[in-house]
Amino acid sequence: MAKPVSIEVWNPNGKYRVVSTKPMPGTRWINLLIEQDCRVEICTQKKTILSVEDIIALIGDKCDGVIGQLTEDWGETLFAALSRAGGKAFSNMAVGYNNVDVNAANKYGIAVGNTPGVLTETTAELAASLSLAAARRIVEADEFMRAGLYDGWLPNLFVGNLLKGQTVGVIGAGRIGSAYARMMVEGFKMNLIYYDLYQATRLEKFVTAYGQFLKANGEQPVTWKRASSMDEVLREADVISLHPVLDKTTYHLINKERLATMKKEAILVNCSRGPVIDEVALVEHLKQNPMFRVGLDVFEDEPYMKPGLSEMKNAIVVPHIASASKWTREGMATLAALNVLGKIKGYPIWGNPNQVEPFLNENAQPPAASPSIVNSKVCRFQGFKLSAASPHRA
Ligand SMILES: NC(=O)c1ccc[n+]([C@@H]2O[C@H](COP(=O)([O-])OP(=O)(O)OC[C@H]3O[C@@H](n4cnc5c(N)ncnc54)[C@H](O)[C@@H]3O)[C@@H](O)[C@H]2O)c1
Ligand SMILES: O=C(O)[C@H](O)CO
Repeated sequence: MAKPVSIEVWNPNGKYRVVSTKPMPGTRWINLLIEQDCRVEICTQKKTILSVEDIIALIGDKCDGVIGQLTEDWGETLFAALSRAGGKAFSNMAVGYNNVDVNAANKYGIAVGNTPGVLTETTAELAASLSLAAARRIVEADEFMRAGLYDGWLPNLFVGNLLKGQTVGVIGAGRIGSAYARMMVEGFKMNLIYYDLYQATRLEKFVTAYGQFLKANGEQPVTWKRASSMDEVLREADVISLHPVLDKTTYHLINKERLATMKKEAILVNCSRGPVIDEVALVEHLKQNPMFRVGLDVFEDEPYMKPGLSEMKNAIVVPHIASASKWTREGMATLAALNVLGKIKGYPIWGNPNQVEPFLNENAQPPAASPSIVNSKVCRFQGFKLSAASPHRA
């Protein structure tokens, strides 16, 4: 069994043992745990992706809760090990939890936490950045400049797409998809078409009100449309950004056939999860359609890219950094730690995981609650909800 070698220990005499599989930004999350009598162990091993065996060794014989990462495979084996060690809670330091087998956690009565809300705007901003970078060919132009190829202004040099007046398509208009849509509509005066299983009422109201404002000021109003199918979005939009959860319904949502229905000069952005796109089909499409551009934060087999992708000039690729702002990453660490702490202490679950701000206020004690537990209906919790549960519409 692989044994992690390097551990940092905080508050060695703490009553509850909480393990974090990675060092996480900031110290507030550590302090909050220590103040509540936790011994905090942080794995500092120089290995980016820990194996199941590594994590079993970290859990050891006695462990009350674990904070883990989206790169880890939290299934039957790990939840059984955590349960044997007396564990009650696991939290991903991520909003997405497709790496977690929630049914296995339910079987062992282990609460599963995630970190919604705190990364909404940060992730949407990266999606907007990729959209802009692809539209205006910023990465290609930067490489050209650094290669010393610029020898003067030319009418045809790196001509790209104007976003104003074009249509932005959003697939998955939840928290992040809606935040991205607002940025593109308000920032670039784009019209919106979106597809989601649910109606994004607040988003629709926002676009309507902004359109009225523009019209009142003598400008062309922006418009919105809720598409009845994803294919409608793919056919009509000039820039399409993917923001659904990854599950069976969204695996390879973008495949060869669907790519073929998109405009030849469309821009596709993915800041959700890599497997939402069939990456092999995408590489082929990029080769056949040089004016089609993509901005990718996530990949089908991270950390790898499918063959050919890195050579494509019409692809911008960044290493899963969409949530990487200091405030957000520190907030994610705090929410993950409080999810685990809340379950250990028997606190209730916060009623509305879309409103996690009270947990993020550095100048006040956080509420005595777990901010976001995804299997709360199944796991038994003591106490009652602090605020009325509300649907997770953005
Ligand atoms: N790249 C990154 O670093 C990064 C950062 C944050 C989140 N994410 C990913 O983004 C996802 C979305 O996060 P969120 O906070 O907006 O979640 P959310 O739950 O608010 O939004 C997801 C939306 O997807 C919709 N959806 C589900 N299945 C669908 C389908 N088949 N077709 C269309 N829409 C569908 C849901 O109805 C929901 O509105 C996360 O699950 C995560 O995987 C990635
Ligand atoms: O799901 C998430 O939270 C991201 O992928 C990492 O921030």
